[in-house]
Amino acid sequence: MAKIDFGGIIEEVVTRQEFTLDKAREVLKDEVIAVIGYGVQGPAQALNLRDNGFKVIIGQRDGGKSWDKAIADGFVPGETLFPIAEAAAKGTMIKYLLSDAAQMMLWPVIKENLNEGDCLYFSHGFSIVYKEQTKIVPPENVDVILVAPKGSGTNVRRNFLDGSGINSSFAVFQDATGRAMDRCMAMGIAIGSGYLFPTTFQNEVYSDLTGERGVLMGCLAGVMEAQYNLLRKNGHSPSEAFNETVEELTQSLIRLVAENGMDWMFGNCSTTAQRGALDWAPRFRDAVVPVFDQLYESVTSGEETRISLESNSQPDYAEKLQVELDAIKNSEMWRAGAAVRSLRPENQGK
Ligand SMILES: NC(=O)C1=CN([C@@H]2O[C@H](COP(=O)(O)OP(=O)(O)OC[C@H]3O[C@@H](n4cnc5c(N)ncnc54)[C@H](O)[C@@H]3O)[C@@H](O)[C@H]2O)C=CC1
Ligand SMILES: CC(=O)[C@](C)(O)C(=O)O
Ligand SMILES: [Mg+2]
Ligand SMILES: [Mg+2]
Repeated sequence: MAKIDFGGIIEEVVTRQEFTLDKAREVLKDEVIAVIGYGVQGPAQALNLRDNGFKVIIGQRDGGKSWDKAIADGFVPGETLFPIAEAAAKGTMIKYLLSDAAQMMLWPVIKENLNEGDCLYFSHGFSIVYKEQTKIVPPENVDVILVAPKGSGTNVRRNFLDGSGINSSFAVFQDATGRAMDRCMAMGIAIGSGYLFPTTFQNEVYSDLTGERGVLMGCLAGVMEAQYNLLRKNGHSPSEAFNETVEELTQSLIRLVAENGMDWMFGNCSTTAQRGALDWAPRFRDAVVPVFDQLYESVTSGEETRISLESNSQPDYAEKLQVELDAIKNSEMWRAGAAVRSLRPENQGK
């Protein structure tokens, strides 16, 4: 593994140069890879694996949108697309990519179709770490591994196709065969990860549940809404409020952060902006520290898991989530956003 200095701390990571795709193909050459679940991560990982020459079958409850999506992507019922139990029985590497709530609900089906020496694969530490709630305790005769892409499945696929890839964390929870780590690193490269950084199931799920409720999704949406509402309350137009809150960030400034860090983005803004941002950043940081402390406690205590399992186990969970997403979409802020996006030169005339 490559030793990398991350801000003064040396960590070991796996790169494509040292764990090549050919090495991954050698490690996985006798595996039948069964992707269970064809929602967001399932398609991305399955298509990337297939494009990389691996034998992939899909397990999905038949008749729904995801089943049809798998057929549209070229998986053939009875040949490479099966009901969940059949795919799990055929597979030697079972990629458990149902929703986290569904993993809990379908675990008896998966467990009864695991064979000695199989490998049970997760892309989130959720099911294993919160076993008191999920009741997911794998048999001792199988490997249990994690490869968690740090990005949406949509970008796992898009970035694979453009050659960039998404970084993934990886971990081994149980090594029954003595080959779990090799299987884990090989699968991480095989699904198209940019590079792999080591973690544990617990650290992955604690950080991931925090990140998606925090800066990556929940906190981001909340601070954007707060600033938009402030500007509108003080007489700024919807277009001015949205451009100053979202469009300039996504089309300019966050891209500079991605390119070369926060100081680079600051340094490419006015000195007026730099002074102000440097003065206010600590105030915003200190204001949210108590909220982040509450969030992390709610994650580690299992309360976030309880809330998620309770809501996402309901038969109508998808419809209820869609109602809340539609409320965002239909808000003035995001209707203004749709208009702003439509005015982008690349969207003119569409
Ligand atoms: N969405 C993402 O981009 C990421 C997801 N992950 C992890 O990957 C795994 C899969 O996540 P997603 O693809 O987002 O899952 P998802 O929420 O899209 O669901 C995947 C599949 O589960 C099926 N499903 C849902 N409820 C079911 C039920 N009661 N019975 C049978 N099938 C059911 C859905 O039809 C869907 O095809 C999870 O562990 C998640 O935490 C990790 C990183 C990013
Ligand atoms: C895309 C991702 O990494 C998330 C936000 O953790 C998720 O979808 O669970
Ligand atoms: Mg994540
Ligand atoms: Mg997540």
